[in-house]
Parts: sequence; structure tokens; C-alpha cells
Amino acid sequence: MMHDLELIRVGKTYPDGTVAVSEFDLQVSPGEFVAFVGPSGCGKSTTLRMVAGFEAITHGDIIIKGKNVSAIPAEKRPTSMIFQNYALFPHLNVRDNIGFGLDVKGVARKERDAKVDRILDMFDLSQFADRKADRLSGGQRQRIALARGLVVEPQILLLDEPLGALDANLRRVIQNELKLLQRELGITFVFVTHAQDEALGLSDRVIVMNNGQVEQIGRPEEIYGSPMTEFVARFIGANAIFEGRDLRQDAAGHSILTAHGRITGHASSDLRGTSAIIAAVPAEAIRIGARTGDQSVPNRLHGTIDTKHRIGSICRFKVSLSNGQAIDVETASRDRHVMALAAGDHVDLDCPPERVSLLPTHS
Ligand SMILES: Nc1ncnc2c1ncn2[C@@H]1O[C@H](COP(=O)(O)OP(=O)(O)OP(=O)(O)O)[C@@H](O)[C@H]1O
Repeated sequence: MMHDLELIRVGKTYPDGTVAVSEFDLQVSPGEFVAFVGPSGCGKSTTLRMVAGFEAITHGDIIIKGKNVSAIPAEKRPTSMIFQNYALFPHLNVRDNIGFGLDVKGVARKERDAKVDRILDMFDLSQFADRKADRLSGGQRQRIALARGLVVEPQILLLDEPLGALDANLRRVIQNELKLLQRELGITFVFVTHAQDEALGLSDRVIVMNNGQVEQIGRPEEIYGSPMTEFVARFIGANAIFEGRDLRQDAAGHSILTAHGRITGHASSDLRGTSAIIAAVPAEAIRIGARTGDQSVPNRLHGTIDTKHRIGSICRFKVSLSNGQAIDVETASRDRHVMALAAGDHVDLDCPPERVSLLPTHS
């Protein structure tokens, strides 16, 4: 199958010597929704701008639908980009803002108007068609920015933190709309965000970046449940991290010796010869219950509840372990034994070994 987008060892070094991206490999299927996520400065926007053609690449190749576009200017690429600040022209009305990309491409007036009308209708914006862009709410402007990106019928829509300027409620509404729209149109979306919940919630695959490099590419549940690197384990989700050493292997799996005794899990990579190892345990994989003294289960930990918060059907605990380390525990709030727990209670914790990732650590 031909990929919609392929990055082959793409790199970018800015003229001042800053290495923003290096050795970036990625293949995106037609109709896929992928999200770049990572801390500020990790190279997400630079990568997106290179795909759009707004930034020249210094190494590697960018292939769109089998065609090498590395040397092709932005306006000739089958991509369209949407920015966080919408980049609307405040003095143009909605219709002309949306039609702008078609004008640049020299689409004939009649066809342009028909396309703009169709998309105005689709985004429920027809009643604002003649209003100036600066007389609209944030959510309306965001819809116009989306409409403007889509009206040119791109093969790939590039979205750079498109929801960053919206408040939490509106963000959620537009997130839903975005997801539905993407399914309906079947256009490939490449989305950049520093909000991991957005990346995990919206996309088919997540690309976690750090320091200009790809840390891990995978489906949201893979990134969340099976981090492949220490960075991913610390950046995504709410993993409890236990440092350890003395790797052993037996029938139950690999185990390391930590401040809390042996923790058993699965090794995501070859750990032989690695002296410092961490165990990463997702907050929702940890079971919590009143102290019983039972030591027969694997990965037994002891702690004291610091705080308990109920958020809908989820109960979130902060628990201090015997060595003072505080960890997060998330569990279904409707369980009776969970309902009975309160701050100050001494608790037993455990986690099934298959949910524990053992990873090399660099610290
Ligand atoms: N024009 C430029 N010249 C030199 N360095 C730059 C330039 N633009 C970006 N950088 C640097 O390249 C690195 C990657 O920047 P980039 O904007 O791609 O990161 P980002 O992950 O999108 O960050 P954010 O989430 O803050 O937008 C950073 O170190 C940044 O300072």
C-alpha cells in the first residue's frame, strides 16, 4: 500500500546550529490521524513546517503519495496547514477568509464560490458569511480556520496546536467535531499538540518526540500502557516509576530489586548488561485495598493514602509508600472497598506483572 506521507531520516539544523529534528522516520497511511506530542522545543512544529514546505529540510526526504516533495514549494504541495492563532485576516469577511486559499491557487470565481458555500454550510457558518473575522468568537474563528484549511481539499491536513487558544469546554467540543470531520472526510491529519490527553484521545497513532528525536510511535493504548523508553514513561500518563538494579529472569518474568523489594514485569527491550533499570507502572494498573498483611501476590507495596479525589467514575489516590515516594493510583470509584478507603488509611497495593514495563534508565 502506498503511504500518504513518509518521512525518511528527516533532519533540520537551523542556520544558528540548533539541531531541531534528527533522523525522523515515519510512515502515515491514507486517512490516518497521527499526533506529534512532546515538550516545548522538542521539534514538533519544525517537523510539521517541513512537511508543509514552510521550512527547508537539511537531511532526508519527505514523500507525499509516493512523490518526493523535498524540493517542492509549499503552495505546490497537496497539504494545508492550520495554526494555533488561526491566522485569519481580521478585516476580511468569513467568506473571503475561507476562499483565500482557492484565490491563491487561481480557482475560477464560480467554482470558488460554490466550494466556499458548501463548506460554510458544512461548518454551520452560513449565517456569518459576510461578517468580519474579528467580530466572531474563538470557537467560530477556529471553525473558519478549519474550513479554510479544508476548502482547498488537501490530501493531508496539518494542524499545529489548532485548539491551543480555546478554553477547556470549547476545546472539548471542537475536539469532537474534528474527530467526526476527519472520519467523514477520510483526509489524513497530522496534528501537533503538547497536550497528551488530546493526542491520546484523538489520534490513531501517537508520535512521542523528545529533543528533536522520535521516542516512540504507537497506538494510544500502546504508548500509554507499554512505554518503550524512560522518557515516554515519565511524560505520558501517570506512571509510578521505581528505580532498581539486579535484573533477574524466572518463570514469572523479569524482575529488579527496588526500595520496595522485587518488582516483576516485562522487558520491552534487551536489558542484558544494563545496570540501572526502572519499573514503570500505570496508575490505573495498581490495585489498592485495606492493609491485610498478605504477601502472597507479586509486586506487593505498602503505603498510606495522602489524598483521595473522586472524578466521575474514577477515584484518584495519592499514596505515600514506606520510603516516602508518592505515587498516583487510579481505580473505578464504584467498587465498595474503594469507596470505604479514606486519607490516612494504611493500604496494600499490587500490580499484575504484565502491566509493569522494565526499561533502561539514563539517570
Ligand atoms: N528559526 C529558528 N532558528 C533557530 N532555532 C529555531 C528556530 N525555530 C525553532 N528553533 C529551535 O528548534 C527547536 C525546536 O523548535 P520547535 O518550534 O519545532 O519545537 P516545538 O516542539 O514545536 O515547541 P513548542 O511546543 O514550544 O511549539 C527549539 O530548540 C527551537 O528553539
